[in-house]
Amino acid sequence: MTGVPDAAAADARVLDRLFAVIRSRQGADPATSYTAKLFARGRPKIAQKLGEEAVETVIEAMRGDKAAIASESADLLYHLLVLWADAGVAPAAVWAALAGREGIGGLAEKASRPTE
Ligand SMILES: N=c1c2ncn([C@@H]3O[C@H](COP(=O)(O)OP(=O)(O)OP(=O)(O)O)[C@@H](O)[C@H]3O)c2ncn1[C@@H]1O[C@H](COP(=O)(O)O)[C@@H](O)[C@H]1O
Repeated sequence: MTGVPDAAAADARVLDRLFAVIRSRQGADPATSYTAKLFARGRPKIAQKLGEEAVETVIEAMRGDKAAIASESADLLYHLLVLWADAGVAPAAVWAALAGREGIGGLAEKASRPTE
């Protein structure tokens, strides 16, 4: 999916709006909605699509095409949100996890993990 209607006005709040639309598609007619079709096909299909979009994002990253990276990243985020909805995970839980890590360096966090 390509195109940003008003890129200057767009911000990360689009993720919450998108999640609301995705939730509204749960139980909807798969013939009229790609999202409803994904839900109908189940979590294995949703997970497969997420993996494919991740690989496509990586491929574009290696090519270095910024517009293509942005487009594939949008596909990736959309499918990630579908997975969250299917798994019953609210975006707020992810935002909280990220907020809880603010100010904690990745190396320090890794060092604080219990050793296996
Ligand atoms: N953001 C997206 C979005 N990003 C990607 N896609 C779809 O994801 C699919 C990915 O393309 P692929 O070729 O990989 O998949 P495919 O071949 O169609 O599927 P498979 O055969 O692999 O199962 C395309 O059909 C895209 O249109 C999206 N579909 C929907 N949305 C959003 O979800 C909203 C609701 O969509 P519907 O549920 O379709 O009404 C839309 O208004 C958008 O805001």
